[in-house]
Amino acid sequence: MHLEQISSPEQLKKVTPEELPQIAEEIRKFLLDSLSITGGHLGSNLGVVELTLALHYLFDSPKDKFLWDVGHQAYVHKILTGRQGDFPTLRKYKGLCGFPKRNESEHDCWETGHSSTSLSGAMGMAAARDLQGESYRVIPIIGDGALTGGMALEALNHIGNEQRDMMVILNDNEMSISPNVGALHNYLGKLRTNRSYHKMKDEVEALLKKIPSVGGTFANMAERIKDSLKYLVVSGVLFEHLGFTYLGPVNGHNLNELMECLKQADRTPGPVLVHVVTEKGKGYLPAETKEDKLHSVAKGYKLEESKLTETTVKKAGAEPPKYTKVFGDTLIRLAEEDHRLAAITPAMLGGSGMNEFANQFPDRCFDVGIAEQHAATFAAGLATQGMKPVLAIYSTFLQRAYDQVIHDIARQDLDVMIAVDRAGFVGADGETHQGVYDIAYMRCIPNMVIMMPKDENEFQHMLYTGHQFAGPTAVRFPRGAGIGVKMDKDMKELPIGKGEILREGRDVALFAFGTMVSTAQEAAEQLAREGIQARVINARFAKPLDTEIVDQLISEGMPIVTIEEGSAIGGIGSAVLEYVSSQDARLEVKVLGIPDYYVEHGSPEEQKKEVGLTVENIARTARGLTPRRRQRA
Ligand SMILES: Cc1ncc(C[n+]2csc(CCOP(=O)(O)OP(=O)(O)O)c2C)c(N)n1
Ligand SMILES: CC(=O)[C@@H](O)[C@H](O)COP(=O)(O)O
Ligand SMILES: [Mg+2]
Repeated sequence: MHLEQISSPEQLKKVTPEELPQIAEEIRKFLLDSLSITGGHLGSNLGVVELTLALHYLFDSPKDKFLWDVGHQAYVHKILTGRQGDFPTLRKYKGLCGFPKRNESEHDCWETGHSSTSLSGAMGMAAARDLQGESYRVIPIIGDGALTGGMALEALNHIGNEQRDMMVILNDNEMSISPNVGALHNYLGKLRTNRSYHKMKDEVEALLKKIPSVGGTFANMAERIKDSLKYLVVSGVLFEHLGFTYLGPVNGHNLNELMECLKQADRTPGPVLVHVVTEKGKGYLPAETKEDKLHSVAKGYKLEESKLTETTVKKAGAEPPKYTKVFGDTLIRLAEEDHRLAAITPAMLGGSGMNEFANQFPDRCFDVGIAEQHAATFAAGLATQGMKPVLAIYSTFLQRAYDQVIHDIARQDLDVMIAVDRAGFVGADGETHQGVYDIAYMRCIPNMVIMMPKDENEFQHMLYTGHQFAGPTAVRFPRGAGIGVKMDKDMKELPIGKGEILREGRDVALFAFGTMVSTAQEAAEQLAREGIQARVINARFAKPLDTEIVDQLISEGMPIVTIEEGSAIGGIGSAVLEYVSSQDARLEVKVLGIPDYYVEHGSPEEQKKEVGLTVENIARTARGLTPRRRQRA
C-alpha cells in the first residue's frame, strides 16, 4: 500500500502496522515536495507524521474528535482525510486552507489559527457529549508552546476538576516558534529527561504488588514505602495534581511505542494527558539543524538546502526594507538612547524582528511565551515604575489582550507603546490572522493614541513619537516591505493628532490611513487625468482625529472618501462620520474599508481586490461623489 492509495482514515486502517513507517516516509517526502512549491508550516508537520498516523490508525475520526491546537500542524491530518490532491492550492486564494476548516472536511471539527484554544473546545465537546448521552473520544492535540498560553491553563483547571473522559495529547518538541521558554517548559524538560525515574517508579510499583498483605513490621514498612512512593510520583507530576492521569513521556516517532501508549490512554477513564516527545522538522536535516526548525517556509523553498532559492534571495536584496526590520532597528536605536526602554514579545521574537535587540539588550528583552494577556499587563507593571515598555505584538494576537489594554494600560494612562505588527491583510494565513480589527477595537478606548505610517520612513518617526509620548500609544504597521522611500537619518517627533495634506484638490477629499495613502495618491492621479481634482490627506492618526482638517472639508462642503485597511465598522471612516455628525454638518462621506465578513487566505493583493481597496475602486467611488459638485462649480 502507498500513500497515494490512502484518501481516508478507513483506507489507512487497511495498512499493516509493519507498513506504517514506509507510509510515514512517503508523507514526509510529499510534504517536502509540496511545500517547496507552495510554502507553508513545514517544521511542525514533519514532527507530527507518526503521531497523526497513529491517531487516525487507532481511532475513528470524524466520530472521534481531533482538535489541532494552533492548527498549523494539521497538514498530515489533511493528507490522510482525502485532501492530498488539493495541496498545490495550499494557502492560495480559494484554495486549501493552512489551518483546519470546518467547511473543508467533516474531519475538521475545530477551527484554529490562534493558539491554546483546543483544550477549552475539547472540554465543551466532552460536556456536550455527556449531556447528550453520546459516546465518542475527544482528543485535543496541543504543543508545548501552546500549553504556555493562559487559556490552555484555564482549561486544564476545568478539565481536571470535571473528570470527563478526554485524551489530551501534549506534543512536546521543545519549540514554540522560537525555542520554547518559561518555567512550564523547564518542568516538561525535567519530565522528558527523567526516564530513569519513570522506570524506577514502574519497577517499584510492580515489586510492591508482589508483597503479600501480611501483618507486622514488614507490612507496615511496605505500606509506608507505598505512601512515600505515591507522594514522590504525585509531587513529580504536576498534571496528576491537576486531576489527569499522566502517561509518558513516549517517543513520538516510534510508532509501536506510541500506539501502545495511546491504547493504554484509551483504556484509562477520566482525563488523561499523554506526553509525546517529538522533534520539530524530523526527517529533514536542514530543518532539524536550524534554530527555528523551519517553522514555516516561503514559496519556492529549495529542497536539500536550508536557504531560499536564488531568485527569492535576489528579489529580497532589491526590495525595500520590511516594516518588521525597520521596527527591530529602530527599537535598538531607541534603546541605545534611553535605558528605560524594555521590549516584550509574547513568543514572537523572530517574527517581530527582535532577535538582534535580544542579543544586544538581553536584560531588557522579555519573551513571555504565548501569553498576550500577561505581556500587556506586565508592560503596564513596568510602566508604573518609570520604565518605557514597548509591547511588540501582531494585530491579530493583540485581540487576546483586549481587557488588559483597556483595564491595565489605558485606564491607568500608562506609558506603554504597543507596536502592532501585521496590521491589515496578512495574506496566506488568512482569516484567523488578519489584522483588521485593531483600529475599531482600540479607537473606543479612552487615552489611546493610534497611528499608522504611510511609509517606512514615517514609521520610524512614529515609533520615536510613541516613545516620547507619555501615555498609551499604538503604532500599527503592515506585514511585508515598505514602499521604497528614502530613510531620514534622524528621527523626529510628529505632532499628536495631526494629519498632512499630500495633494491639493477641490472636488473630493481622499482621507487615507497607513498603507492606503499611496493607493489613494495613485487614485488621485488617475482622477486628475479625468479632470477631477482630489485632495489627498494622510490621516496619520485614527485617534485623536485631525478635526482641523475635517473642519476645513466641512467648510468647503467637500465630499470625503475615507480609506483604510481595517474593518469598515468602527474604523477611521466611522471616526470621520462621527465627527461630521457631531458638527451637525451635511457632507457626503463614503467609507472604504473591510466589510463585515471574514476574508480568507490568498495574497494581500487578492484580498484587497476582493473588498475594493484598490486604485480603481477608490477612483470609482470618488467619481460617484463629484458630479453634482462639479456641476455647481
Ligand atoms: C494566540 C497566538 N499567539 C501566537 C501565535 C503564533 N504562533 C503560531 S505557532 C506558535 C508556536 C506554537 O508552538 P507549539 O504549540 O509548541 O507548536 P509547534 O510549532 O512546536 O509544533 C506561535 C507562537 C498564535 N498562533 N496564536
Ligand atoms: C501559525 C502562526 O500563527 C504563525 O506561524 C504565523 O503563521 C506566523 O506569521 P508570519 O509569517 O506573519 O510571522
Ligand atoms: Mg512545540
